[in-house]
Amino acid sequence: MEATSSNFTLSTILKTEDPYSSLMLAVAALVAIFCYFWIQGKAKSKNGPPLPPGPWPLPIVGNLPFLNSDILHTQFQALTQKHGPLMKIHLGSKLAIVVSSPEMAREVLKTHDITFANHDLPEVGKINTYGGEDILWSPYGTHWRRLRKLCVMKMFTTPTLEASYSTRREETRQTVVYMSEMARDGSPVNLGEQIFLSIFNVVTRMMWGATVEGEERTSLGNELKTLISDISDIEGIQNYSDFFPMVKDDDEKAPLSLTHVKSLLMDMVLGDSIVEESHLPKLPYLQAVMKETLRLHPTLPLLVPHRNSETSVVAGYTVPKDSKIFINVWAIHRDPKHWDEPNEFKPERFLENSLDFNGGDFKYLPFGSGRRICAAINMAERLVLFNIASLLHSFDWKAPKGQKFEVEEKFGLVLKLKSPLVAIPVPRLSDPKLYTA
Ligand code: HEM
Repeated sequence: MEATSSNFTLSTILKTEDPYSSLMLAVAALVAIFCYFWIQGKAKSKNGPPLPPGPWPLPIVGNLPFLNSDILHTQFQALTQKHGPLMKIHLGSKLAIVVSSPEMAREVLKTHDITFANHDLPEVGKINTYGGEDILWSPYGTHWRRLRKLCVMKMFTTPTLEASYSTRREETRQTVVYMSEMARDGSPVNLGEQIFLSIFNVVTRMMWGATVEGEERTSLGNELKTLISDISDIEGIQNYSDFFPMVKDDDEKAPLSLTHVKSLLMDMVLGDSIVEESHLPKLPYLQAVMKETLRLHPTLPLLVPHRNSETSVVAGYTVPKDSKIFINVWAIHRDPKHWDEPNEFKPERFLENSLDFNGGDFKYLPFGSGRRICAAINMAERLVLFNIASLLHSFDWKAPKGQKFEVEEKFGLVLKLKSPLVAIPVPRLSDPKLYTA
């Protein structure tokens, strides 16, 4: 009986044509919604400053229905224009804070560094990493410190990296050999896939080396020996300055044009050698290209989301304990207050400034900053530059017929190209021996 009577009451109200009842219903609904958010807001900023501003959430689902996971970084950037560089977003019941300026990033990653030093472990992370026991997902504390020390003091130190050069060299040579086989038939190559494979092989080989304690020294020693002998072999080939006087002498008998000299030098300097990692410091423009690429397209556009271990006040706003913190590096890297022509690809800007990958300047954070900064910056830099330098030196690249190169992005924890980079390699060195392992 009761159910019938309440159904009757509800349907009667909903169907009523009485304007006063409709108005009352609308007002009651508004009051209920207001109370819901007032109570929620009170609960979260109890005894403290307010929560950061942000878009108005729906009950239960929050802002989730309005977020597009394919373009989250750009969507956050657009919302920031309205709500400011410290913005709250409701992901269902979870509160997220989006940080979008160098000043706010400094507050979170430097001023309050220990509080914000956890990574926010998603459920899938727990499954993939035996419950979040790995370095990436371990909470800030003793276990994480132990793992981090292993990385920073053992695996990725300059001497270890120098010692394992032959591994990187072998893998890069394998990649060049593979590309030259593809070039023979004019076949296109998925560059992202191949570079990933090469880097993956290097990393796994290095990891294995680093865990075999007893044999580690011997194997690393052997590698170093190979490295030194490789370098001296190459230096023998590369001593191009010896050729300069000869050109001068010949000049008097049969004049050589500047183009002849240049092409001869190209053959001597570039054509008859391969790229070695020791050449990388002499390629400042390539370094600038890497920096500019990571500015416009940072690999982790929102870093790995952080989580604060206690409630704190940032820039006058309360950030409740266990919020998910997105540092929108993608937006920071395109902030017109800090970058001229921020959307233009201009590697030259990095020849003129002294920005590096170490996260000391909060307008440029491709590897993060502070305690959770990437543990392998040195190695990542070497791997990327060595691969790119080798592939550019060994081949010209052309687009498959009817295709264009595009840089449109697809958002994920790791930013990807929407369409893979596929290109046809065309060998550019005259000596076929330079395409062997
Ligand atoms: C261009 C290549 C790379 C970029 C741009 C990059 C960038 C990053 C970023 C942004 C973070 C998170 C920082 C934060 O959340 O605050 C990170 C963490 C990390 N990266 Fe890299 N990374 C690269 C390559 C590598 C490689 C090759 C390795 C190792 C083989 C590596 C190992 C790590 C580790 C272990 C962490 C977690 C550190 C921690 O939680 O304490 N990264 N990286």
